[in-house]
Amino acid sequence: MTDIQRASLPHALCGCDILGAAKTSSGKTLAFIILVLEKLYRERWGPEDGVGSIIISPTRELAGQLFDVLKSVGKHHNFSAGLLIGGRKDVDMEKEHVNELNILICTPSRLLQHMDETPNFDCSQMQVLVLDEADRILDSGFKRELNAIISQLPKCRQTLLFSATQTKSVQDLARLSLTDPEYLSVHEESVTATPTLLKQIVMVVPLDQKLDMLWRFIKTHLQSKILVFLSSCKQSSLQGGRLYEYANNKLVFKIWFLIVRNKNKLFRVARHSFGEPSLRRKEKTLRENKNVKLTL
Ligand SMILES: Nc1ncnc2c1ncn2[C@@H]1O[C@H](COP(=O)(O)OP(=O)(O)OP(=O)(O)O)[C@@H](O)[C@H]1O
Repeated sequence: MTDIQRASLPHALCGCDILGAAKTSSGKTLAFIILVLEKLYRERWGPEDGVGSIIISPTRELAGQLFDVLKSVGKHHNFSAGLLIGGRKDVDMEKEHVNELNILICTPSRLLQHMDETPNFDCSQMQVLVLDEADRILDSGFKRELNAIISQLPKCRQTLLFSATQTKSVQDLARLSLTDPEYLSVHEESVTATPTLLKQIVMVVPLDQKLDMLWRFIKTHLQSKILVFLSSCKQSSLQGGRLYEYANNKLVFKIWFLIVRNKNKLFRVARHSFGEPSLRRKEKTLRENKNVKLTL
């Protein structure tokens, strides 16, 4: 077990509310997925019991990854689970079946859409609420959705919050009606929230030389896959296009751009095609790049 799993599972299995903080890639996902499965299993949750747990994730892509873990870890259980995220056209079919699902993994907006629109959508028996990347969900961007969601959930429930940074904001905790929560911060002494094996280098470069420097860096790391983070879509199109010209003119190698927008949306943009790609394409891009060596 990882540190966060060892620290959180005993408390969580006893029914405590948890505020868990641990570095990225420290095994938080498995910590709450195991708890959800175990809790519902102990309660002998069955198909007729409806929604037993809701796991909220700030983005569609992260929700999709959680769903994959749930499918893999929970394959020997009989629970039904659904991925409720925006960007899909089958919302009417979702509405027909959502009440039959035991575990929902969702983004805040899609969950709220079901709460508002799906006839007889019933979470009144829900046992466990999980907020993954809780710091982002508690952020003001999701305030309206989260308040509306919480107001429709049963007060008597177990609530688990997991993120890379700990929240102790009284306001946040009051909004979620946590009961005497356990604060678990397994990497409190760490200087950064990223894994120690991740090598991080900063280069301070005059503005007018930044693109040349990036280009030289790319050329000297041809064996690596490289993610380039830029501040906005506009910047991504501009600088990405310029780099693409460099690559094309010199015919050095094939280049694609992975552009992160709003810090949480990852998608690939081909030259001359800077429109928003479909969710399926974004998911495919993420899957394709899951296990490659990346240079950031
Ligand atoms: N107990 C374990 N033993 C071995 N590997 C594990 C264990 N728990 C999780 N892992 C693996 O560690 C990797 C990172 O786990 P996970 O994605 O759950 O981390 P995380 O803390 O949720 O990351 P993030 O902050 O990015 O959401 C995954 O590949 C997962 O399969």
